[in-house]
Amino acid sequence: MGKKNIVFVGILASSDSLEKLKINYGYIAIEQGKITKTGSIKEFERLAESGTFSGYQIIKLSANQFIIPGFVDCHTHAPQFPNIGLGLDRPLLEWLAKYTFPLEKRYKDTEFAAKVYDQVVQRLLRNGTTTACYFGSLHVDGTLELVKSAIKHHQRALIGKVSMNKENDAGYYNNTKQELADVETFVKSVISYQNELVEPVVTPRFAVSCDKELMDGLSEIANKYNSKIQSHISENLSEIEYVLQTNPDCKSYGDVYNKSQILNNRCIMAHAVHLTDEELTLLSAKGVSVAHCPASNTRLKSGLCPVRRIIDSNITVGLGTDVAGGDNASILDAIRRTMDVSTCLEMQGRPKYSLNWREAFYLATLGGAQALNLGDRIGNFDVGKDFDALLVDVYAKGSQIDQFAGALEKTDDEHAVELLEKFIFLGDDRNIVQVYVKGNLVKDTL
Ligand SMILES: O=c1[nH]c(=O)c2nc[nH]c2[nH]1
Ligand SMILES: [Zn+2]
Repeated sequence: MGKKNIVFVGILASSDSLEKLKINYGYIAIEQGKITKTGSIKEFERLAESGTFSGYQIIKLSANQFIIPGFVDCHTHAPQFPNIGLGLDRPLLEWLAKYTFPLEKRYKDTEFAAKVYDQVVQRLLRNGTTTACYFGSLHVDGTLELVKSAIKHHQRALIGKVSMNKENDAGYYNNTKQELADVETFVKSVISYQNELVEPVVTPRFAVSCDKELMDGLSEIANKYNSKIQSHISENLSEIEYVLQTNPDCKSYGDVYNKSQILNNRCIMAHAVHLTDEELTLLSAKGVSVAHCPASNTRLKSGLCPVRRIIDSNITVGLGTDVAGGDNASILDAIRRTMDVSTCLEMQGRPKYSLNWREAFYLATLGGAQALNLGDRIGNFDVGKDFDALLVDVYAKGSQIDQFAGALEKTDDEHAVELLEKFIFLGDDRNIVQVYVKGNLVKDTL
């Protein structure tokens, strides 16, 4: 593991925007983890001849390999990973009470936490998730184990200690005063690590679990430390009904958060499945981002999130796996489910709601980076950004993707687009043969 100066030569693919996917044959040079130059193959040859890259490791990609930006998971629950694929037979509030809170309670045990989190971080890196925005559990020390794992394995991570102060059957909540003190301790501890890849996120679980006093206090802490803030909004109809019943002075779910000053351009809200036009206008005006989590929305039967409508409301959107409501920890899966859910909406009569693979790829990379306010640092291959990237081999050993001899002849450009397209629809972690975070090689099966 180390930050060598590297040049990759071959196919590079990244997004400039929702509409603009860039795929070209060329080179990308990385110094001290940052992208310093990119250009055509001809330019590479000229610079190489003049000695510009002496001392660099030069990696020439094969015809079936390419480089893409690392995936960004804008929303996942690290402590819920032992439940992945289990207990998806109940709607949200029952699922939380029956399966989720009892499991999360166990993270008081820091030894258990350390073991699970080390596996979670490594699993996500293997899947190509170079940046993850995590919910931890209620526990300061348990969640600090997640921070330590991210630092140890060089993952870029936004990590929140979950806040809850409303009573529940599992006894999984805190009193307000203690909770606010714990959150401040957590935020300060993460900052004290002075790690360039990891930052704390203030994390009120959702308005079902937090009262106004707690959310007001959390908003103050987020402002004091200029930290991000994450929560859930409008995922499930019973949840919305409960939130409106318990906050009779508020006209909408969004209004509950707005009254506690939680909505701002450092705020990431998961789900947003059932927002009204008025709430979409509010989130857009406040600069709130949305983490779209299609897997859990389907598994918990919460609803089909109209992601096109959210994007068209000028809200920045990234993708989330939302384990363990979501049953898959790969952003490739989130890309596919984004296409499927949006296509179902279109087939149900919402014109133009379907997102194609290029758009979903943007949400998984640059869109996610922008949703986490990291768009100036990661998400594509602009010079000056950190090199968070995946080296993909479409026909890697053991891959699901078969190569068919004698298939139609393609131009180089057609071949490059089709490689990415095949990977998006059929690929998995076996195709991701190298993973880099800020120039650090964190997975290598090349
Ligand atoms: O999908 C979800 N997973 C959770 O853990 C959660 N908590 C509140 N709301 C939630 N939704
Ligand atoms: Zn969630």
